Amino acid sequence: MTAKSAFPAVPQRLGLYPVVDSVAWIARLLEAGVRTIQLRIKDKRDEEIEADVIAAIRLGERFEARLFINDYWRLAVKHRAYGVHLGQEDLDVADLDAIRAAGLRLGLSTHDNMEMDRALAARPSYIALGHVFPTNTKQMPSSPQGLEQLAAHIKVLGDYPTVAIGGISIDRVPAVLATGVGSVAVVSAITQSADWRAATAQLLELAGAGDE
Ligand SMILES: Cc1ncc(COP(=O)(O)OP(=O)(O)O)c(N)n1
Ligand SMILES: Cc1ncsc1CCOP(=O)(O)O
Ligand SMILES: [Mg+2]
Repeated sequence: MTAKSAFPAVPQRLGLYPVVDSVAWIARLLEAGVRTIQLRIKDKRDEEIEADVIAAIRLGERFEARLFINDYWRLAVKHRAYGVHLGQEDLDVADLDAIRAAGLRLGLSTHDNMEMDRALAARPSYIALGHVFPTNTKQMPSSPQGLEQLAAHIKVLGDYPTVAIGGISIDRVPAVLATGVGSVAVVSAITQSADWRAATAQLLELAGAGDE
């Protein structure tokens, strides 16, 4: 896949990509060396999370990290986040032109071929593919795509920046990376770990912090 993104580029390898629900997590993971990260707070009004979005963006800037805001694209644009992550339903309502005009990177979720085609038409900065394995973190309407399907999708996408998500535990990371995907996004592998520092260090060792 050689089509260039219509949004600012991200490195082809985003490396370890924790997806977390608080500024406290953003701060401790950036301190620990993470350089690609997402603030994912669900089901709040913009006014309720604006201060958190601002604080997360500031931290991202301070650590020269790639900080994506999930869902809340208006706040991300208003406060100039590094990027926004959107799902397929978000595509129905989000103003992609406004996100592009503000110079933000865009990541889009996909779960199958049809969604990949729809996402590619928007020419985002990266494509996320999931869920790879069963996950307890989010209720998913579809079945896990598994490693074979993930590898097939990565092959089609060629050098397009890609992110795998869903049920990725530390022991599964080598097999996920073997598909050629540029990044592994994780929630519970870090936030539900008995020792998040050790888990993060191990994940960084395996997946890296992403290309400069
Ligand atoms: C890196 C990454 N990939 C996928 C998702 C899921 O986004 P979405 O489908 O919009 O679902 P919600 O996260 O909004 O529940 C993600 N957040 N990050
Ligand atoms: C937000 C999201 N989107 C697809 S799977 C998922 C949750 C991933 O969480 P975990 O890494 O704990 O399986
Ligand atoms: Mg979403």
